[in-house]
Amino acid sequence: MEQPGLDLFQNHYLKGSFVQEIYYNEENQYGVFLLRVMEATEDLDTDEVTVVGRMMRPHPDETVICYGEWKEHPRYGKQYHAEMVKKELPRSREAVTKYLASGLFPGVGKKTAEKIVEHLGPDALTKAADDPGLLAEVPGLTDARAQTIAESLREHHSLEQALVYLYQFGMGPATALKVVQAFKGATLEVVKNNPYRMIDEVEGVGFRRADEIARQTGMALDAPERFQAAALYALQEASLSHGHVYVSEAELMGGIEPLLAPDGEACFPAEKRKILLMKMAEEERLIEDHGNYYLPSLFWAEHGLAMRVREILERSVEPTPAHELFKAVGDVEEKLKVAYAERQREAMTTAVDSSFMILTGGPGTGKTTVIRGICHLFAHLEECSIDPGDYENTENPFPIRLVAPTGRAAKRMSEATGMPATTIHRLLGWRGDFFERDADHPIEGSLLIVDEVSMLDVWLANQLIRAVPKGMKVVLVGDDDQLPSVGPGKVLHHLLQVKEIPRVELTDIYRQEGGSSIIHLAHALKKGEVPTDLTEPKPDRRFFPCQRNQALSIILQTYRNAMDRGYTLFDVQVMAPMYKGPAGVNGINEALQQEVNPPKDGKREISWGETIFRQGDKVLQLSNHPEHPVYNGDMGHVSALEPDARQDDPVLWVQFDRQEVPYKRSQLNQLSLAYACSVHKAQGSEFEIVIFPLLMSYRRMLQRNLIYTGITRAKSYLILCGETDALALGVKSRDKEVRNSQLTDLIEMEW
Ligand SMILES: Nc1ncnc2c1ncn2[C@@H]1O[C@H](COP(=O)(O)OP(=O)(O)OP(=O)(O)O)[C@@H](O)[C@H]1O
Repeated sequence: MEQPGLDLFQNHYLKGSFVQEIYYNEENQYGVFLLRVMEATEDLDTDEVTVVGRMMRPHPDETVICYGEWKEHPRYGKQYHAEMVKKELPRSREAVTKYLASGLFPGVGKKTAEKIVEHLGPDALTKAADDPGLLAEVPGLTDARAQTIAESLREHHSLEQALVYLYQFGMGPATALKVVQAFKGATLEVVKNNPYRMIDEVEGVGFRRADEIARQTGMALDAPERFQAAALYALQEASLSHGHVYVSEAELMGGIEPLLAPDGEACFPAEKRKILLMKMAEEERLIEDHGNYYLPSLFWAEHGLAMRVREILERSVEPTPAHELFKAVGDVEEKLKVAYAERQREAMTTAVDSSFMILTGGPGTGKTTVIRGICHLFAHLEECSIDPGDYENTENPFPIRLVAPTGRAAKRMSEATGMPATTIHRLLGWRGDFFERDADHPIEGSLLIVDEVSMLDVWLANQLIRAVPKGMKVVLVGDDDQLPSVGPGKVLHHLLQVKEIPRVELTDIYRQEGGSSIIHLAHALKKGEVPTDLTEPKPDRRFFPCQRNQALSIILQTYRNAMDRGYTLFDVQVMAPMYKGPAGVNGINEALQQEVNPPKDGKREISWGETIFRQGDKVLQLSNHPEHPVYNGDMGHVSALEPDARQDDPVLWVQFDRQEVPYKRSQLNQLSLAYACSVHKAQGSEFEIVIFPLLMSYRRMLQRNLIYTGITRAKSYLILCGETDALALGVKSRDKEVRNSQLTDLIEMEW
């Protein structure tokens, strides 16, 4: 949340000098310091206080003014929470000497610092920053050294000035610090000349904030930069919030209009807009293609993906003689002790006889069983081993690559097939900002099977398919009725529109021999129907009708019942369509944490923003961890905590399935509590028991594929609670499912 600007804090402050750093995190500029107070707006009974907050890293003896308030910490007692910290340049001889010798200025030790102060007096800092030539007059300082000192002085000075400048626009300290971090010495110049650059480079600055600053710095309403920033912002919004790969000109204008209102029309008439868009296209800041507008990265990803799919489709595969295939399938059935149904056999034979195929089907239709069959059939026909042990200590790569977008889905695949499976990111050697595997360094093996393909966005799909080597067959597996990817595109859906791609759809339900009422409910909802027996208790599902204000207590009660029956935290998952509100993910997490893992003497905890992580808490990894193989959507529990750890030491450990991962304080933003999570975060996972509130207050988010995805996460028991109308409304709603993409046409066109 944006913090209020300088003026609001003026009436309460502490002024003093920092005497000791207790903790400082360079990444988010959060620090804890001991301050010797020189001046305060109230009487204090001590002259040394602990100050916490975000600030440019102070150094010993630096004079600062902290604006904020007192808070009582359960463990550390009374602390001053600074909303904003302003630095003052030191003024006394002694303080200036210490400042110069503090290590901030390369090559300046105590002796040199003393010489500078002796020569320029206590105003040495301002004098030298204004006129670097003066430093060169200090005896013993070479010109080069004088120059370096002046430059770092000016930089420190200008960062402080830049912060104060940003505060004037009502920008909160957290965002202001990020701006300064992004542009360093050039901050003032950027903000004055083109504040719109902040949108791309500073997280938390959107078009409106940048536009407000542009108004206050006197930038013209019809400045080209304004229109161009609005166009890029509208394009990003279209892809990140609505999943479009491109927008038509009319859609683009529709996105831009509210950003420029009310003076958009007057400042940017149609002709001028056209010229500005053309200029952006020339500069490759966006791509125009047949009247459609793309972000460049999306244009190249979609075209790259289409081209490679086309190329794989065109690879010829020698068909296996029918009798041989028939016998091989029989051998596999015997080996696996499964009598495959006709359609399942067709899926297996299509997979081994095609260069590219898609296998689809709803829950319980046997997709995983068929994946296992495909692997064995492939190995049988290719006469290769699929025993991982046979590949240990050899140069030969394992012939089959099984991958899924999430760690949990990969784990399920591995358990079901008895073969290694990994996340796509791991297979592609993701290194935080790039993938090691690409067209020049392809993955190894002869068959690639990708599960949960509905979760793949255009960027990741392109990255994966471009790393497929010549000769490798590709089988994509997924359920097109599930939620589409969080990122742009609807890859599985659009691939299914390509008539040439061989595909098999499984429709018969096998799970629990078709007796599962969860699966039947899922298949009914998929068709937009709400079964008449929805609220009747079933052996594997219940619907508790309730009002919004009763939902939370039903969730707590059912969760508690499940725990009492011996289910673990990881067997039971609450899912909600929204984060906010009393029955939103955040509220449910707080209440469940209190219910199943309350504070206790001796139980350690650590707070991070609004969240408290406590020993034993169930937690969710929110992004792919760059250092450890843990991925977005992985769940674990807090196994250890060291809240007093020094900077750069881990403060919290999470035990995931196979490993314990340490987190530094600065990495805690990768975690959230996981008693409840959004349906998107649960995609690709299954749980014994799912508790899913459905309320009219979620109306905006309720969509057929969201409800369908949520309830199909339940393996053994599904508990729905809320309003039946909300479910009925949700399954009728499919508006948000349309996503602009050219993928189908691009694959089908002649290359
Ligand atoms: N031909 C078959 N004969 C008997 N049982 C089968 C057959 N095919 C699948 N099954 C059984 O049906 C159940 C569901 O199969 P599977 O897990 O492969 O489906 P799925 O489509 O992957 O489902 P989900 O997506 O819900 O995990 C499993 O218990 C499996 O053993």
